[in-house]
Amino acid sequence: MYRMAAATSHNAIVSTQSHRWNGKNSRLDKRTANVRLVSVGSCCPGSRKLGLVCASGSQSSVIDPVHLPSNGKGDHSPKKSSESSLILIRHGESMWNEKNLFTGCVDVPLTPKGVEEAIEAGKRICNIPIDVIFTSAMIRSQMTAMLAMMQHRRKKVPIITHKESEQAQSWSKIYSEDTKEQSIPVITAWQLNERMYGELQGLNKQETADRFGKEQVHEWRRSYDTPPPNGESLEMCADRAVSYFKDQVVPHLTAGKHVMVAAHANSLRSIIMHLDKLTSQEVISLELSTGIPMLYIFKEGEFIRRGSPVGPSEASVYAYTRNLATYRNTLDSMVQ
Ligand SMILES: O=C(O)[C@H](O)COP(=O)(O)O
Repeated sequence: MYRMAAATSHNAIVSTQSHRWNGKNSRLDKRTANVRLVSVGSCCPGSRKLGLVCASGSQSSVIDPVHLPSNGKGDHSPKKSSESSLILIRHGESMWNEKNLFTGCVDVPLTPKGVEEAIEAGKRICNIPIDVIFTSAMIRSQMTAMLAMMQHRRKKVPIITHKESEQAQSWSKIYSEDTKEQSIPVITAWQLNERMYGELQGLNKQETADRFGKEQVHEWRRSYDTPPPNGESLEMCADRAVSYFKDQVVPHLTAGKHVMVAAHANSLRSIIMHLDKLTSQEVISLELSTGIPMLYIFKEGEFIRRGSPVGPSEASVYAYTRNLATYRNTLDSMVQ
């Protein structure tokens, strides 16, 4: 069943001319948020091959139905489960996104709109457990993660870990087990940074297209293996970002930890390409909007795409998995 879910999600992601994770009512987001994905081959034979998604018809759910206890408070007894959640989020609008400049590895902060986007994203994931956070080394992804966590109902405090020297480690040590329990470690990694845009960094995107031609600039920005002048191609970016994801992030998921990764358009495009098994052709049309969280469930070694959480409403979070519904119930009972 889960294999089918992955295939279905993949089918959905390659189904439109331009695949945007924008949370603004795209068919994909709506469908995954409502957990009404179409089984491959269940309604339109050949749809996968053609890259089409059935608009309606015989839809089947890709997850087990969630049955809540009748008192609505949830069963709080800890259950051993190999299922964990993974949230990916591109940072909110940066000051260079606003100016339409190539940013890459230049460390630019968020705009007020970016701050709002991060807060809004936090509301959308406020009922989803998070045990560890990974961010890039750049301020825009770190701001986004921190602002989003301010909205989380569990109210744990995200704390950046400093492991660059023994002194940094010992000077930032927490001496209370209780306080540690109420904290979430934030691990920062340069490997999750935006792709290095080389000689395009700081240039205006429109002016660059006017000067070098739209096609050339599109190839630099979206192709898999063509690097911009003296910069990184998506393939080169994937080399570091996906390796880091496999080596450092996946072990937490395997251990049953719930993870959030706050990073950038292209480092995340390379990770999503890996998770959704996109080809180098398919990834060309993968677009990520700023500040939109994307949820995956990691179960039995597979990543199951769950779309973008729509908000803290009951229907949205209860639909994802039984474990997330139970977690939500625990949060509800904590505030009663
Ligand atoms: O680095 C940048 O300029 C943007 O964050 C991402 O750029 P892109 O939209 O060209 O991928």
